[in-house]
Amino acid sequence: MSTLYDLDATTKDRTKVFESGEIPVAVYGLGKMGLPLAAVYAENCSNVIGVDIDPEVVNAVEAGDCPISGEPGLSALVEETVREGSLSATTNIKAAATESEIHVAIVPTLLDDDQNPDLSILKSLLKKVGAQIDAGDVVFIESTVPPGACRDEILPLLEEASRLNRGEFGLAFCPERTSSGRAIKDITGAYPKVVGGIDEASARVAQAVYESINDAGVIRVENATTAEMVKITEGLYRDVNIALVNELASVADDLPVNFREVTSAASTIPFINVHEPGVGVGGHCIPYYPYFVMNWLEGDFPLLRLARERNDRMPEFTIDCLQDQLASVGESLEGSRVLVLGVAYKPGVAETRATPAGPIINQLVKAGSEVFVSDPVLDDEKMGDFGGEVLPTSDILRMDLDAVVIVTAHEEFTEIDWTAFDPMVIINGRQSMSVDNDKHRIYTIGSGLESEGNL
Ligand SMILES: NC(=O)c1ccc[n+]([C@@H]2O[C@H](COP(=O)([O-])OP(=O)(O)OC[C@H]3O[C@@H](n4cnc5c(N)ncnc54)[C@H](O)[C@@H]3O)[C@@H](O)[C@H]2O)c1
Ligand SMILES: CC(=O)N[C@@H]1[C@@H](OP(=O)(O)OP(=O)(O)OC[C@H]2O[C@@H](n3ccc(=O)[nH]c3=O)[C@H](O)[C@@H]2O)O[C@H](CO)[C@@H](O)[C@@H]1O
Repeated sequence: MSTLYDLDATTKDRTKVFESGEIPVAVYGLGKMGLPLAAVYAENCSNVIGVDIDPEVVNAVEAGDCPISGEPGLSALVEETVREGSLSATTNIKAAATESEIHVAIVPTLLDDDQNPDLSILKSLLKKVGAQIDAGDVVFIESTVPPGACRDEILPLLEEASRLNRGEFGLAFCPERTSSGRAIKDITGAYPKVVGGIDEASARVAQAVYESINDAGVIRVENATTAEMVKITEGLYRDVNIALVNELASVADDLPVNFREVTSAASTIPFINVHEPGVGVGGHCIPYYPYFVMNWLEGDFPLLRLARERNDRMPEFTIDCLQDQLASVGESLEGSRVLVLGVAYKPGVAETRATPAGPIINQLVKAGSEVFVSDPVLDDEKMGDFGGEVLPTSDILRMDLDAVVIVTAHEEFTEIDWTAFDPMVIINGRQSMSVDNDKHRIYTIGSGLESEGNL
C-alpha cells in the first residue's frame, strides 16, 4: 500500500486517506502544546499514539484524564478520544515510532546556560524515532527551532538514524502558532497553519494533514527553512515591539502622557499595532526566540540584542519606580512590606519560565523589603520558587502592606477590593489591569502617576 508520502494523488485525496484512520500517527511530547495537538489529531484521524517520557502524563492520558490545566475544551477532548480509542499514550518511543507513519515532534527546545539554542531533547528524540522509520514515513517538526535547523541538523540526523536517503522519507516544519490558554482554538483555526517541506512530497503531506486539522487553511511556504523563519519572525516582531513601548514608557512619565491613550489612538491605523509596556517579558517563547537567531546565525543583530536588553531591564525599572513612589511618601524599600501580585508570566497560564516576577522578587529581597507573593493559578511550591512568603489570594485583604507590585493581570485580581487596604503605594505593571482607587498612590508603567492617593 502506498503511503501518504509517495501517494500520487490530490491534496483532497490525501486528506481523505489521513481522515480514514489508515495512517497511524505518533505525537511525541504531551505538554502544554503537545497534548492539545495530539487530541486534535485524534479527533481528525482517530489513530494517534501520544508519547511522553513522563509516566504520570502517560498514565493520566491513558485513563482519559487531562494533566494540562487552563485549556478550554481539552479535558473533554482527551476523555472522548481516549474513550473512542482514537488516542492512546505510551512512554515507549520505539514501539510508537515502529507502528506509526506520521511522526509529530513537539518536545521542548530551550536555551542552554549561555543562551545558545538547545535542541538536545528534540535531537535525542529524533535519533530514537529515526531508527524506526520506514521509507514513506513523514516527520513533522512542531517544536520551535532556529532557521535552517531542519535542513542542516534534523534531516542529516534522520538520514543517519534511519539509513534512508533524503527522498525516501518526508520532513516538514509545521510551527505551533498557538498560545497557552487557547491552544485548541489556535490549533483548529484561529489562524492558518504554516508548513514548509524539505521537498515537494513532504510539503504535500503536511498540507493534506493540516487542511484536515485547521479550518483556517494551510499556508504552504517555499521550504522548511522559510517556515522556520515565519515562526521565529512572529516572536521577534513581538519582542522588538514590546521593547519599543517599554522604551517609550519611561518617556511617557517625563512628558507626562498616558501611554494607554497613545497605544489605542496610534493603533487605529491598520498597519500600526502598538504593543503594551509592562513589567517584563516572560514565557519560553518570546524571550528565547531572539537567541535562536543571535546565537545561531552568522551576523550581527543589534536591534534584537537591544530589544532583549530593554525588556530584561523592565523589572529593574519597576523597582526604581517603586523606590521613587515610596520615597515620595517618606518610605524606602528597606523594611517595607511589599506584596507581589502574580508570578506566572501571563494571565491564566500556570507557567513561570522567564517570568519578570523572578528578578522583581530577588531585587526586593536584596533591598531589604519583606516580600509576599500571591498567584491564583500557581501552586505554593511554584509560587515560592523565587523567594518571598507565599499567600493565598483569598488572604491578601487582611495584610498590612506598604506597597503592591502587580506583575500579572490575572482575572482574579480584578475583584480585589482595594479600599480594604490602608493607603499604600501600588505599582501596576500591566496596563491591561485597571486599578482605580484614589485611596492609594498608584503608578501604572507608561501612564505616569495616576493618583496621589491619601498618603
Ligand atoms: N507553550 C507555548 O505557548 C508554545 C507555543 C508555541 C510553540 N511552542 C513550542 O512547543 C514545544 C513544546 O512546548 P510546550 O510548551 O508544550 O512544552 P512543555 O514543557 O509544556 O511540554 C513538553 C513535554 O514534552 C515531554 N518530553 C520531554 N522530552 C521528551 C522526549 N524525549 N520524548 C517525549 N516527550 C518528551 C515532557 O515530559 C513534557 O510533557 C517547544 O518547542 C515550544 O517552543 C510552545
Ligand atoms: C507572535 C506571538 O504572539 N506568539 C505568541 C506567543 O505567546 P506567549 O504565550 O509566549 O506570550 P505573549 O502573549 O507573546 O507574551 C509574552 C510575554 O510578553 C508580555 N507582553 C506581551 C504583549 C505586550 O504587548 N506586552 C508585553 O509585555 C507578556 O506579559 C508575557 O510576559 O508565543 C507563542 C510561542 O511562539 C506563540 O505561539 C503565540 O502565538
